[in-house]
This record gives sequence, structure tokens and C-alpha cells, in this order.
Amino acid sequence: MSECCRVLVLISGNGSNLQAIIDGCDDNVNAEVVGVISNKADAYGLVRAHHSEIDTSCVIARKDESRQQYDLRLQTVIERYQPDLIVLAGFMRILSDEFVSQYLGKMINTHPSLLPKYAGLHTHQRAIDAKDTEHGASVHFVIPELDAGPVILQAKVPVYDEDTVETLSSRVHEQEHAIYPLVVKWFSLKRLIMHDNCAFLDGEKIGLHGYAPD
Ligand SMILES: Nc1nc2c(c(=O)[nH]1)N[C@@H](CN(C=O)c1ccc(C(=O)N[C@@H](CCC(=O)O)C(=O)O)cc1)CN2
Ligand SMILES: NCC(=O)N[C@@H]1O[C@H](COP(=O)([O-])[O-])[C@@H](O)[C@H]1O
Repeated sequence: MSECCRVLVLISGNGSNLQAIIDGCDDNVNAEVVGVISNKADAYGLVRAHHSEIDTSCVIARKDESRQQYDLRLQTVIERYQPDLIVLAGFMRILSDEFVSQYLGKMINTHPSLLPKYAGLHTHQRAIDAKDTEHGASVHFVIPELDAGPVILQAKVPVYDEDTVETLSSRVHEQEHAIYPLVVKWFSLKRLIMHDNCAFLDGEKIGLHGYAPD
């Protein structure tokens, strides 16, 4: 079996996607979560990592620190883990252009909307306010432009009239927990790459709305 894919997960909160990725890195997947980095000391995802005996680090923003200064500290910690893949899983900081440019093609994110709809924050409330009938999640490569990287895989969920942010986000979470580990598996098997700002799976260019099996 080829070298195991070293996966580093960045979080800010609960870590349910982290948990899905930990659970997905079983014996059949050539990947291992080698570390978890949080920008919040109280992130429950750190507890999840401890339970799985995964090394953790915290990089907490300092007052009057520029985005670039924070990212330099973050980069120093990241390099200790020598990751093959960096997974943003609810990591709630916008990363500087210089930082992201160093990890093009090896950094992915899960975003709680059907990109390119609703880049940014508060996506569930925006979908409810717009009376959308469908919503979902997008796993994409990370580029400097926020939530604009090539989409790899999307999952759709229905939106009901009686939905609240809580009920809708829960439905989206369920789908994220299914698709994110699959994308990590594809990357670990070297089936998934980014080239010229496009995502490719098994050599086939992935469309704007992610991989769609025939
Ligand atoms: N350069 C990039 N950085 C990040 C990307 C990206 O695509 N390019 N993805 C985001 C993840 N994300 C949505 O999926 C996201 C995270 C955070 C924010 C944001 O506005 N953060 C604020 C602080 C918000 C808070 O503390 O609650 C900020 O950083 O000023 C938007 C989208 C990760 N980074
Ligand atoms: N814009 C970034 C963003 O909103 N990301 C979202 O944060 C949640 C983290 O949940 P988790 O901590 O339980 O994995 C996920 O739903 C993810 O899509």
C-alpha cells in the first residue's frame, strides 16, 4: 500500500465533520488524521481528537495581530505535522492570500451551501429568508477568494416551510458527514487533484456543481 495520506484538520467548534473524517479513516482508507488545530481553546472538536488519541494544537488569535501575522503562526504549527492534506472543518477564519497560495491543491473546505450560492456566513438563515426549496453543502478546494475554489462534491437537502436554522443545519450536517470523508478518501488515493483552478477526479474535470456520477 502506498504511503499513508497525512490529514491535518482545522476546526473552530463542535467538530462533527472532524469526527466523520476520523471515523472515515478506517483500515480501508489510506489516510490518517495526524493532528487537529483549533483557533478556539474551547472547541469541542479538541475533545473528539483527544478521545481518538490525535495530537492537538491551538493557535489563538492575539489582540492587534494582523491576519498575516496570525497566519504565519498558524503555518509554523501546520508544518510540524507535515500534512499531505489540510481539511478545514468549520474553521471560522478567513485565511490570507499568501497563506492559501502555499497550499493550493492540498487544502479543502466544507461550506454549508450549494456554492456558488451563499458564500460567506449565515448560509442557512439566508436560504430560509430567500424561501429556497433546496439547500446543501459543498466540498471545495480552498483558494484565496473566499468560498470560490473549485467545487469537488455537493449534497442537496430539501428546505421545508417550518425549517429553522437548527433543523436545516442539522439536515445539512448529515450530508456533510457523508460527503466529506469520501472526498478525503479520493484525495488519499490520489484520484482527486486541482489543476489550473479546476478539480479533477480520475483525470476527468469536475463540473461547476461538483462531481455528478453518470
Ligand atoms: N482564503 C480563504 N479562507 C477561507 C476559506 C476560503 O475559501 N478562502 N474558506 C473558509 C471557510 N468559511 C466558509 O466555508 C468561512 C469561514 C469564516 C468566514 C468569516 O467571515 N470569518 C470572519 C470571522 C467570523 C467569526 O469569527 O465568526 C473573519 O475571519 O474575519 C467566512 C467563511 C475558511 N477560510
Ligand atoms: N463558512 C464556514 C462554515 O460555516 N462551515 C460550517 O461550519 C460547520 C462546522 O460544524 P462542525 O464543527 O460540527 O464540523 C459545518 O456545517 C461547516 O459547513
